[in-house]
Amino acid sequence: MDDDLILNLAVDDGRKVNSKASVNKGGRWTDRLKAKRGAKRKSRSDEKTSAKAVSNDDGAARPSPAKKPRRDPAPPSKPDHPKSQAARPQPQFISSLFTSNPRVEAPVADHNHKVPQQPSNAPLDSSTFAGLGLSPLLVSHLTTKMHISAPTSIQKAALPALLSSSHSRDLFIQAQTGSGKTLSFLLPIIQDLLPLSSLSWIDRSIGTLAIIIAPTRELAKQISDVLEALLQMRLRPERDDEASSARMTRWLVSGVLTGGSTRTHEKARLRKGLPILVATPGRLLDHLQNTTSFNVGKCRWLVLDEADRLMELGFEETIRGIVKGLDGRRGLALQAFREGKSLEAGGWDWERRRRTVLCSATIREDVQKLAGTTLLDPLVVKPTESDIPPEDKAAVGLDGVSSKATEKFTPPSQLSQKYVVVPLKLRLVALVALLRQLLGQAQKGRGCKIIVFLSCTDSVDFHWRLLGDASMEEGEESKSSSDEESGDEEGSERDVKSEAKGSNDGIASRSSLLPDTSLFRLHGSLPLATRQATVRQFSSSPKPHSSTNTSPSSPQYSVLLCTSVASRGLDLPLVRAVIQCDLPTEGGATEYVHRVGRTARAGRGGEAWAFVGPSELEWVGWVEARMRGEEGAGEKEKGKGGSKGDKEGGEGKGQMVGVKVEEVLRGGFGGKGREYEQRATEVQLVFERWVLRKHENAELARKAYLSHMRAYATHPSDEKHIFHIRHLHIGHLAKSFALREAPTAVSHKKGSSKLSNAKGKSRPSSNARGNSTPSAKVKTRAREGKGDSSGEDDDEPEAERRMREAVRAQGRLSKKKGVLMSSGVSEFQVTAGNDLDALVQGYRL
Ligand SMILES: Nc1ncnc2c1ncn2[C@@H]1O[C@H](COP(=O)(O)OP(=O)(O)OP(=O)(O)O)[C@@H](O)[C@H]1O
Repeated sequence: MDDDLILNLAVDDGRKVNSKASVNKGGRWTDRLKAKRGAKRKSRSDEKTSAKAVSNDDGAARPSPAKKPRRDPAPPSKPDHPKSQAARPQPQFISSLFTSNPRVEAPVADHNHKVPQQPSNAPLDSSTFAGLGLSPLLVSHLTTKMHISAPTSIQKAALPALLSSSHSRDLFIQAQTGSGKTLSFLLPIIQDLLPLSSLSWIDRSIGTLAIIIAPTRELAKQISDVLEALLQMRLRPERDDEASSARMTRWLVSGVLTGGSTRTHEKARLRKGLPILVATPGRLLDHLQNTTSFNVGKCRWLVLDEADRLMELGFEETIRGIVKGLDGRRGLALQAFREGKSLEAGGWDWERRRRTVLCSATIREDVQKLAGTTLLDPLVVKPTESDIPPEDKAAVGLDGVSSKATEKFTPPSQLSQKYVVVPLKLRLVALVALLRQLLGQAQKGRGCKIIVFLSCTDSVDFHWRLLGDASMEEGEESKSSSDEESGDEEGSERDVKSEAKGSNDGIASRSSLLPDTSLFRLHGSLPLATRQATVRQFSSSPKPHSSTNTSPSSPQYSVLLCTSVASRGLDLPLVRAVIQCDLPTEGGATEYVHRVGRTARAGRGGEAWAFVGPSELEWVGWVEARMRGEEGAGEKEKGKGGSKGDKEGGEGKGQMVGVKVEEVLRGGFGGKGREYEQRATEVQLVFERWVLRKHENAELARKAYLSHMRAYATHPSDEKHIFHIRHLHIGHLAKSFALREAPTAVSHKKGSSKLSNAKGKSRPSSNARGNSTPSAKVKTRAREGKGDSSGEDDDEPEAERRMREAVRAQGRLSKKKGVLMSSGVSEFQVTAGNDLDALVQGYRL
């Protein structure tokens, strides 16, 4: 553990502390915590008193976690904080983090497990780009400018097929995440177009010769960046005679069409000519249908990148429309040529057909369907692990593969996959602990990036605000972007007091719990400019410290909190770990593998962590089996958290290793024995106080909690045996959103978020993309501070009332039938969750 980063949690400096020290505001929070413990040791009677009264603002020693729920008589509210008066909550129950958690079979640490040394997506020593037929110009530019010297396995398999001029079959490229698929199609396109530079009449007005379709704007931008990097190279022949000295890519202008700028602006660029175009499907179809100056009749290449994602996002029809539009325009151009109306000086090979390349990480049924409608007699190219002759390199007809295609989709073999069974109450502190542990292990000066996946946009917003704003400095909040946005005058004062936590531009914030770290967030509800700035800043940061650069304003580490919007295709450099705090609600094992694929790219190492709820343990065996491509995966895995049998010989085949939650907490909070419990409790209390401090904070927490429930309810039916809302202990879940209220109290709260609209017809608000649909956006009441308490009951949405009734009814049911759920033990456990599920989803009972 890096003590500097981990705040010396485990170090006992033996300093004498007294009760005065316990209220000392200076120093590190862990020191103060130790001081408190010292004070406790000194006076047993004081300790007992303080243990009974868990005061939030007296700075007194925090007792060890109690066995019973405690009543907090004095929730924090600073007299100088007018807003806190409005948000002053009723007396709250504070339940201990470490009691009443369900007993689950803890994962057995497998210390013999070793992650394979040989990465599956690394550049191959045994092969060269030149040997695959890449032009010496491109080889030399790749090596000298992009520092890419050897092909990856998929490049080795795809390049010969795509570079060959003897045949022009369409291609289906299937490969692991981070294996270099982008260069697999960009290099052949450039190599194909370069010789056109010798045509005397060539310039960008030739129109669009290659189109690459990407499912999202971020991906389109990313592909365009790689393309730009290739085209900016000095692509000149070695001979330095006059005829060949022109820069060969001068006319090869690339552009992006994603709807980011106005149609008029895009039309103007298309009129000038964009020989290589990267686009999102909707905007491309729009221009094909409406922009007459879009000269695409000579298009030679069409690439569909991330085809599985294109299908998931419902672009099938759009792509059909694009193919039809391209065919139509080609027909018109050919007709014009035959009628002598074409202005080209000649030399164009009209006989040559357009080649289509489809890239996907999986060969799922819907992807095969897309392949069936867009590809003609395709080759399926997959990477090969061993060096076998090119003719045998898994290049087979699509039919040969499709009939046996399973959902097998493996993460890179060098990826270390871990899971932790986290009791719901501990989720928040376990996340903080794991982040601290991973950041603490990062090598100094080398930076470290971590991606955390959460279930929905509201949860991302909540965690981002909470971590950026809550501070271990008692009574203080770090200056966060929320301060800046709300014009909170106290923000600047706090910024001076506290060493730093502040945020800069609304894109990144800082947390006192995660020193030297920038916190980012990404989800589909953020404005495009914010999303782009976030991806840019997260990619470019952290800037490793040099001896001259030790400014606290340039953090070394970065954490990105996001929804599934960041799971596909994004190539964010040097991501050390991916944490799935919430498992994917859509896309199953495939989505899991895409998410973990944000790390361990191009042969680098990486860690993937999954938080598994006590009632979700079966998921481990389920996802492992699917990663192995086993038919009927799941059934035989019931009740397993990854069997021993799986682990033996399962290296690199989607095997996950269990880690105990206690290890995570100890690793993050340090201390001897079970000291981590006290520290975790302290952190949890700080979060809970933050929620109580302002109405906006409480509102964020409730919204996140409710949206999380809705997102959870969207798990598909074939996963319901693992992820069912009835398995959730909703009181414990509330705790993981730093809420002290029981769920029914949440729905009672004035100004609280609602589970569904008044008619009870809203659909789940968050899908796996993490985008809240407008119809299901959590509705809030904005009556706080106006003294309007009238009509609370009249106003109460029916669905909410029904939910309370359902909870009560199921409570009665539970008593009657004596049914006990696997995940819960106390008063808010819902035993037969169909009704609640229906409510959460907005259906009538
Ligand atoms: N031959 C190579 N040698 C070293 N690095 C490479 C090579 N080819 C690609 N890379 C790098 O590997 C990373 C991943 O490449 P790319 O984004 O194309 O992967 P991908 O297969 O499309 O992954 P995903 O399916 O997750 O989108 C990029 O940073 C890229 O620069």
